[in-house]
Amino acid sequence: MKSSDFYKRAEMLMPGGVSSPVRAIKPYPFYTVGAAGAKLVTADERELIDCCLGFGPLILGHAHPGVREAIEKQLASGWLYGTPTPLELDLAELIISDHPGLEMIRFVSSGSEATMAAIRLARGFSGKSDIVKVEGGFHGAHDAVLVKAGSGATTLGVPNSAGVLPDLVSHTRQVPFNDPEALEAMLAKNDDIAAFILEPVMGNIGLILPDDGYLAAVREITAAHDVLLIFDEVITGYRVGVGGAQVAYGVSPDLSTFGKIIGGGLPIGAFGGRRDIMEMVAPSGPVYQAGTFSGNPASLAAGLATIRYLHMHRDLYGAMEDAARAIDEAVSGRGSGTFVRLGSMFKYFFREAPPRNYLEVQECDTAAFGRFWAGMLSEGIFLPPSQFETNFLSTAHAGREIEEITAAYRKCLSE
Ligand SMILES: N[C@H](C=O)CCC(=O)O
Repeated sequence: MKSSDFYKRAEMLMPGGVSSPVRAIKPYPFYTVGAAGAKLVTADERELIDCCLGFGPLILGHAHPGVREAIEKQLASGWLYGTPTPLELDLAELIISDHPGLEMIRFVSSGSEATMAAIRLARGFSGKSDIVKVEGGFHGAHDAVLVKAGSGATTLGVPNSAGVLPDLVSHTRQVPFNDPEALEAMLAKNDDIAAFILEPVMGNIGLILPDDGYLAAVREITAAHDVLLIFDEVITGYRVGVGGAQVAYGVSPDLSTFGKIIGGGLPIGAFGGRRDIMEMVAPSGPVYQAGTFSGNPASLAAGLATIRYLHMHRDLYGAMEDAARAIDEAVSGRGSGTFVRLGSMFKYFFREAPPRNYLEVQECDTAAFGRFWAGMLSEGIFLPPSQFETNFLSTAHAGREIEEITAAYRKCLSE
């Protein structure tokens, strides 16, 4: 069976034929039947270099032997207990020790769950109702944050989802990224704001870097107004380095959310932060949060193996950054757009200058992106299928893969 045959079946079974909207590649998505290292194998017997990497979690590449061994070892002892496990202590200690300012953590099953709980916690702790998010920021698919949401929501033209009650989202306010004055003005005129939530590096709307001093300014402004600062590090956690963006930029939030890499490619999420805030979470406190699969042993084992490996091979961050720089240099001067990168994250925008916020990223030529993306796929490179997602490299992307990616970029941008 080929991808087109699978898709015919899928269309009848699932909305848009997919399990998550951003996968709905036109005219039909390719179906993956296997993966190893930097490559995916499709049902159409193609090998593709993967720069999507499950939308970020697979920093060590597909089927990494150390991670696989850890998962297999865990599976042999069972994969769901409904009780605490020693594994969660090991992962909690590791994540806490890597993030100054993080004193307690709670594991959940996805990044969406993590941000949903962090927002509820901020409201419960502060007794205030509203939250502020960044326009185009994506914090998962729950009601409070599906307004001007990036990722698939913007890609598919539904940044404000139907079905989300206007009453509820009237408590979600928005400011542009990289605009500390707008945040200051927002917090100055509203005294009912519990938290400001943002991705310190925007990774769900392409890749938008914080201006110099922006995150420090945000820290200062939120503290001055007694508003909690939540860093959504679901993408950046262990991606921009051990300790994520908060260590890279030297700014400590009150609460952080994690997902993706901390589960080594299996479903996971976590939120954590200051002890006095976290102690408000049930059963220590009155903010309820729960989940059958929270702290799933297989995910914890995969996450631990991944993070321990990254600890032992910190030089790999430099190697991935060098690889992204090589692509950047090769692309330079080709096409009319602009290349943005940070560590192992990179993006080519079909816009002359790097976008600094949601408004600017929407000026990109998405039709040109679509042609470019299809060209890259025919060259054997799988990029996330949206101008509004970030590309990733893994430690498995070696010289040969980088050469192929660069050659494909050069060709497709020239065309
Ligand atoms: N950008 C999203 C998550 O980070 C992409 C994943 C999805 O929507 O399926």
